[in-house]
Amino acid sequence: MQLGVIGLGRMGLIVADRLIEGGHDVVAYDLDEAAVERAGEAGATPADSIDDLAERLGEEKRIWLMVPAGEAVDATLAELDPHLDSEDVVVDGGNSHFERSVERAEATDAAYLDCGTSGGPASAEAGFSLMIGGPRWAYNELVPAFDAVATGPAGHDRMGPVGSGHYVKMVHNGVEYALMQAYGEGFELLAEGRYDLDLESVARTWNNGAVIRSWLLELCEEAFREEGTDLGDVDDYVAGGSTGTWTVQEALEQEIALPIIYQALSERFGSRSPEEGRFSRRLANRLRYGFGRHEVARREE
Ligand SMILES: NC(=O)C1=CN([C@@H]2O[C@H](COP(=O)(O)OP(=O)(O)OC[C@H]3O[C@@H](n4cnc5c(N)ncnc54)[C@H](O)[C@@H]3O)[C@@H](O)[C@H]2O)C=CC1
Ligand SMILES: O=C(CO)[C@H](O)[C@H](O)COP(=O)(O)O
Repeated sequence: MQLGVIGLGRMGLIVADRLIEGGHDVVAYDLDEAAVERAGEAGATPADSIDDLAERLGEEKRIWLMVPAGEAVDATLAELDPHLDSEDVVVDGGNSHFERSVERAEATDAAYLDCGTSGGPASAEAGFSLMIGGPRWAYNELVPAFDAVATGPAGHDRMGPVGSGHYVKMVHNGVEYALMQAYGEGFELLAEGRYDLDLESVARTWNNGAVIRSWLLELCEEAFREEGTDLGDVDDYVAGGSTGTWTVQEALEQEIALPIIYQALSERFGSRSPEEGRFSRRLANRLRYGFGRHEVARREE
């Protein structure tokens, strides 16, 4: 299948790579020329504008957006719009708010698939988990592409109508915040508590058969191995927060109690106050690099 990929950063380049490895033809575009060049080296056909990308795709366009959520998605869709009709399919693989995805689907002539993507850049080799919303025919049409970008056929599914893919991903991120907070608190007690422990060894032991083993716990093990058992100069500043905020806002609207996710979100905001030194926040800061390659805030010497 021929696909256009727009946005070739940490995630989009992996999408393009995996599509190419899966035998698909990729036409690639990014505002950043160096990113387009990297995609070209990986076997994609470089495009120098969105018009160029659309012309190279011909009839029945399949286009995967992997740009930052918000204005970049709207700007890209505005430029794509004159080229799109009801035979075309647009996938938004970023962390867009689900309500914005519903509005965008209504505003375009193309079939719109909102695709929550989990796994982060660290899952380049294994593939992603994809949570997809939108018209069934468009999902079915793109199954070979989803097979290639996900871990395989079991790594993606249609969640329901448009909006549901990003809704499920939003809740996923709320759970991610809570799990990071729980691991952070446990390791903080171990770090500050009564025994002198090697936390990499604790994480490795837990990862081998313990009830609480998980990929995030493997990333804790990696963080202690690479930074040291005291996390070295990793600061207690945790960035991000938008997807967790949306999860809590939705819970308030639906009158569903999510105390643990709310606490994890407020811990994250609390990390930005002048008070310093929480081990749990330092581990959360380092874990966001582990899965998302988000920059690690480090303490000044
Ligand atoms: N990094 C992660 O762990 C994950 C990120 N996501 C989501 O995937 C999306 C992309 O994230 P990343 O790849 O991490 O971001 P990134 O910042 O690494 O890459 C974004 C790319 O989009 C390009 N871009 C920005 N505006 C553009 C425009 N108008 N037209 C064409 N290209 C444009 C940038 O030049 C950049 O190369 C975001 O919505 C993010 O929230 C989803 C799951 C995991
Ligand atoms: O979606 C992701 C992981 O699943 C991204 O890494 C996202 O950036 C995480 O959310 P936040 O930036 O709020 O920490």
